Amino acid sequence: MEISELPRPLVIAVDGPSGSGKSSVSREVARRLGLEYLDTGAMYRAATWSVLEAGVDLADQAAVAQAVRDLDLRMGTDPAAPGVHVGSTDVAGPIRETRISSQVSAVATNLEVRAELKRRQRELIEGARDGVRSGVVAEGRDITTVVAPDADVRILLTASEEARLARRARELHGAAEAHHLEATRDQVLRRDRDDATVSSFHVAADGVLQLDSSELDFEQTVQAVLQAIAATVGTRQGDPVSR
Ligand SMILES: Nc1ncnc2c1ncn2[C@@H]1O[C@H](COP(=O)(O)OP(=O)(O)OP(=O)(O)O)[C@@H](O)[C@H]1O
Ligand SMILES: Nc1ccn([C@H]2C[C@H](O)[C@@H](COP(=O)(O)O)O2)c(=O)n1
Repeated sequence: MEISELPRPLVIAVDGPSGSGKSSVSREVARRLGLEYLDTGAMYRAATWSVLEAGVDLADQAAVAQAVRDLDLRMGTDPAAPGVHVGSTDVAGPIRETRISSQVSAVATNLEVRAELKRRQRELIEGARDGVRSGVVAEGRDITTVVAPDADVRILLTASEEARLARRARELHGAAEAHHLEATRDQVLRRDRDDATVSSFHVAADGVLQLDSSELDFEQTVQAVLQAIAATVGTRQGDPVSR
């Protein structure tokens, strides 16, 4: 089945550990398929930014959860410009700062926060399914397992720790020498350990396709995801997958 022939609506769920490439690859796949794009990690980052701005103690789980329930969060789902706003503030840049990356897991492991953001994520996914683009690529840690287990295609995108550290180091520091890797270790490997206490994103659940991008470059990874989507949907439609 040709990529351009994929039936709609189409919901694609992509999970994976930090630095596996799920955000950048999912966004490019959404762009090429003409689908919406939902970065659920950005929602947790925006929640963390807002709670810190409000001076809420992250250890006060009840206060954090109430602040997130009250959160005025607007997610842009256009893969060409996926904005993130808290109230009238554009937080797309601030939520990527190391201070957020180093504290987001404290918010993301709050189960009441997860319940609230899962509810919003499901609303956004259903809205995209019924929207003009008739579908979405939603990525994060628990999309294939909790948020959208009935997605048309579910993919776990993984990569070796070495590859993930190097990618994040190049992204943040422009190089992947030993001291760059060491500076990145906390926000990649420690964060994964914390995040894995509330989500499973290292081993594919039943029905989830696992793709390892360790030896693939960015374009090869995008192509692998597109082919997996075509193969999955084509199989369901009974059509052979065209190369
Ligand atoms: N297959 C690949 N080969 C080389 N670089 C890649 C590959 N996939 C993604 N990248 C790059 O690695 C960096 C991290 O990618 P990305 O932010 O998409 O990862 P992520 O899994 O979403 O991480 P996090 O969950 O921490 O946000 C980016 O600079 C991206 O361009
Ligand atoms: N569905 C999700 C998405 C993200 N998180 C947590 C895990 C990360 O530490 C943090 C930021 O995500 P990223 O921008 O790195 O993809 O949010 C989660 O628990 N569930």
